[in-house]
Formats: sequence, C-alpha cells, structure tokens
Amino acid sequence: MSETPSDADVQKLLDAGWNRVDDRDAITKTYKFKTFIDAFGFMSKAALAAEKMNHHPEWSNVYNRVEVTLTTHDAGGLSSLDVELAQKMDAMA
Ligand SMILES: C[C@H](O)[C@H](O)[C@H]1CNC2=NC(N)=NC(=O)C2=N1
Repeated sequence: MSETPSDADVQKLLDAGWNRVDDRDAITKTYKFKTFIDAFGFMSKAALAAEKMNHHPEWSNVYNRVEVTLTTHDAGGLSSLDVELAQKMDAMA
C-alpha cells in the first residue's frame, strides 16, 4: 500500500507549479511546450516512467499543452507515488 505524502513534500510541488484539485484529493499541472513534438516527447518519456512505477497519470494533450492530474486510485487520494511521479515529470519537462 502506498504511503500518505508529507505536507512538506506536497508543499514543494505546489511551489513548483502544481495545484490541488478542488473536489478530489489530487494534484494537477499544465505543462506548455514549444511544439506538439516537444509535448509528445515529454508524454513518451513520462509514460515509460509511469509504466515502470506501475503508477499512471490522468492526462490530456492539446497541441503543445499537456494537462496532468495525479492521484492514487487504489488509495482514494494522494500518495507518495504521486509525489514521486510529479517530481519525475518536472525533471523531464
Ligand atoms: C493493478 C494495478 O497495479 C493498479 O491498478 C495500479 C495501476 N496504476 C495506478 N495508477 C494510479 N494513478 N493509481 C493507482 O491506484 C494505480 N494502480
């Protein structure tokens, strides 16, 4: 079972441009890239990282934007896996 993240870890993500979702225990961020290819390249790398972790984003892409929401469905809310994936995505963007 995944662990509840510390407030400090979540705060770091909020400082890094993530936002809490209003009506559920989740975080969201919209990445904006120069081109569709850059956005899709990011998604390809993030997809491989997510699959390796067996922890998957809710996301959508329109042209150069990628809107990501992270939550842990098995836990019914945020877990340390979301923090880990968010940090990996930020490092790849
Ligand atoms: C069976 C499988 O391991 C689970 O359904 C995994 C897959 N990916 C997942 N991704 C996310 N974001 N939350 C989960 O609870 C989750 N569970």
